[in-house]
Amino acid sequence: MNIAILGGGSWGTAVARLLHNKGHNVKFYIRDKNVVEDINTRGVNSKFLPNIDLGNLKATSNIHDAVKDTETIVLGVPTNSVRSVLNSIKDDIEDQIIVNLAKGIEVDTLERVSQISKEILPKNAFISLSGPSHAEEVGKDIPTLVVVSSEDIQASKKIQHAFSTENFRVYTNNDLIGVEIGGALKNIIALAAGMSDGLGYGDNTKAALMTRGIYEMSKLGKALGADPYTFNGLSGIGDLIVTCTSMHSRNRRAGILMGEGLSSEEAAEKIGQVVEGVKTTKSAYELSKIHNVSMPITHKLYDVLYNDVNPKEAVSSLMKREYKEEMEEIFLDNINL
Ligand SMILES: NC(=O)c1ccc[n+]([C@@H]2O[C@H](COP(=O)([O-])OP(=O)(O)OC[C@H]3O[C@@H](n4cnc5c(N)ncnc54)[C@H](O)[C@@H]3O)[C@@H](O)[C@H]2O)c1
Ligand SMILES: O=P(O)(O)OC[C@H](O)CO
Repeated sequence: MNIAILGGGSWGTAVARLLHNKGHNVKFYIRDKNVVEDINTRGVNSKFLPNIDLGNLKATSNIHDAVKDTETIVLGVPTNSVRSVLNSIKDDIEDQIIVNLAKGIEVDTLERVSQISKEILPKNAFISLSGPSHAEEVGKDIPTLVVVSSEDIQASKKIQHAFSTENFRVYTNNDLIGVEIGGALKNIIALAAGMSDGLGYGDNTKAALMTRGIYEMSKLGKALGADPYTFNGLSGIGDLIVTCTSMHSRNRRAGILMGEGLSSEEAAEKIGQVVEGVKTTKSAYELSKIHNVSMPITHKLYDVLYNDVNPKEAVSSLMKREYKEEMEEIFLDNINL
């Protein structure tokens, strides 16, 4: 298959390597010319995926050349760059399948990436690829399971077969909203879990954040039209576990730095890569207000990120909330198990 990958950060690079090694004809667009040169002359992306041999994979800084004569276009840029990238290639597009790797909710519009794609490229099939998949491990061919989702089931199956390898197993799931929301919201909880680690709290605290976090994620997902059961899967609890516990996670690491006293700007600067959870916290906060969904962890994290509330105070005020039942009846009544 002729496949364009747009975006040469860590995940775009790991996926480009995977597809290239599988034998696809990969056209790899990277905006930063130094990274293009690094890959083309030294076979490595030292800035975003160091110590991973990319073999004879080649990159280009010309996005139009990359997209030309392809059947599939993979979006490897952060969520809030997707709109500008799609607009820049709109006139080059034919009937390619669009595969999105980004996990977030656009902060200015509160749209999922599938909604952005539908606005700009209404005729192209859209796939979301999500699940527990750190680039650093996929780059070493460590066994990994992910899920693809689309309104176009045939397109999902095509991408499942095209992307699967003996170390990268791709499932399909027809709940596009659930898969997108799961991938986006787990970054919020990972930031909070990292903050808990940075504050010196323990495993109990993190388990609590993850458990109550997946509940919040499922509630907002359901309000947006997702099947709550999707949050039991790879793009829900699976991605939540890996992101809250792995030191590969940029969101968790940024949270640790904030728990240790850095501001979100200082933490993001130190990480040097996209920390999707910062903007997604704002998006989810706004969506929860629109849909009247109680999301205490998200709201407290929003206060830390945007209202200068101290992380320790945020945890303390979560602990002092009114006593409650574990599950809201409205959620249990409607859950589709
Ligand atoms: N890193 C991972 O392990 C991983 C795994 C799964 C999903 N994701 C998701 O993939 C997305 C990308 O993550 P990443 O870790 O690769 O990020 P990154 O920070 O490593 O890289 C982002 C890349 O996008 C480029 N970019 C940004 N805006 C651009 C634009 N307008 N035009 C062209 N290039 C642009 C940057 O220059 C950079 O090369 C995020 O949404 C992330 O949540 C990451
Ligand atoms: O490094 P993070 O926190 O952006 O997480 C990367 C992936 O989403 C993990 O599946």
